[in-house]
Amino acid sequence: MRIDGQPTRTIAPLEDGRGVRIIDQTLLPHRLELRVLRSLEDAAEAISAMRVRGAPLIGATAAYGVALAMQEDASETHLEIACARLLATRPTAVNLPWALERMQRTLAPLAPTARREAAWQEAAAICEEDVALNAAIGRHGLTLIAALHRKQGQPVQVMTHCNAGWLATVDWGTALAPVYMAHDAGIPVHVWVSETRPRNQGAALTAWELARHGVPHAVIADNAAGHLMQRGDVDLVIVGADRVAANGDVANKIGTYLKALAARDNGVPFYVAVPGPSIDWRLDEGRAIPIEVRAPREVTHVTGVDAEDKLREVRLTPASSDALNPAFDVTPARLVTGLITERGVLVAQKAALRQAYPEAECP
Ligand SMILES: CSC[C@H]1O[C@H](OP(=O)(O)O)[C@H](O)[C@@H]1O
Repeated sequence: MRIDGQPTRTIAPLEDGRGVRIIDQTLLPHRLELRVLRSLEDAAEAISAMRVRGAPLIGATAAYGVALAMQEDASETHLEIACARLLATRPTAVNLPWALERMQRTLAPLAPTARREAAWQEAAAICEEDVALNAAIGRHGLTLIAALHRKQGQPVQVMTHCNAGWLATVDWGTALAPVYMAHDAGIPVHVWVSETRPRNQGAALTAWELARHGVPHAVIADNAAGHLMQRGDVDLVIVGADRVAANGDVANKIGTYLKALAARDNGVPFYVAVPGPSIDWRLDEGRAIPIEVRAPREVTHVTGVDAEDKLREVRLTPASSDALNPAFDVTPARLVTGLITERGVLVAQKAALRQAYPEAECP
């Protein structure tokens, strides 16, 4: 997407071919700072610390992490060490193991002297494919928004959760790709941006993206979502996914399940935007999806800027209070109106998924 008119991606190789540039998303929306990754450890830390986040971007960063590792040591042992290190960073997004397995399939058969260049090429290919997949999701999702606009003739009110925009991918985003395409096509859209406690990816990242692209939006407390749906202020919900099981169950940021329940109770269509690499064909249903539990401090504290625009962290809770911080939940397929994929809008059922992805290797 564009930042101040400049086409920008969330991740890109440096021209010297020995590093990777990312946007440090932990500083948005208050600071736009680029960060250079020059080692396997730099890439692993960037994923763990959520400087990069979002299932497709986690996969892309891990792929470049393997390329950085091959610069250090192109032995098969180090390839295995690198993949294990990166796999251990975050457990829920299936794009991470998907990307690492693809890098290993590509590199393991090669002579060590060929691995470095091949790794950079494969990581770049993963990124280019992600951009194309998300653009296709955007086109398919655009048909839904355009149909709603034709039917009602008013701005289409889209609610989203967390950040599944271009910051969560290499470019375009998944849940927000249809929104950007509708906006660029002149279809009036308005986005209800759910703040998404505790990491606030909605308030901090989605709001920043939409503002930079000029898309009308309003940030809401997560707890306001059901109220807006009851009042008829939401035409559809579109969220992202970190892992979709073979039966259509969806693991996504914590709070997604509650929005799906409210949407079902109010007759609001609930769509999940998901590219093929985010589908886990090895899991029959969502309850087997590993749910990341992050540090309690993410719940008990929050970071923002003070009146002098200085970044500060403040504690929200009594110092003696503990906190539990599950980072994802699973929305059962029965609550999903449709999966917006690069191959079309699919019913969230195993048969429909298998028909759309006949090449998928299911156990
Ligand atoms: C397009 S994947 C976006 C997905 O990833 C986010 O999680 P996190 O920010 O913790 O990586 C969230 O679940 C989004 O829906």
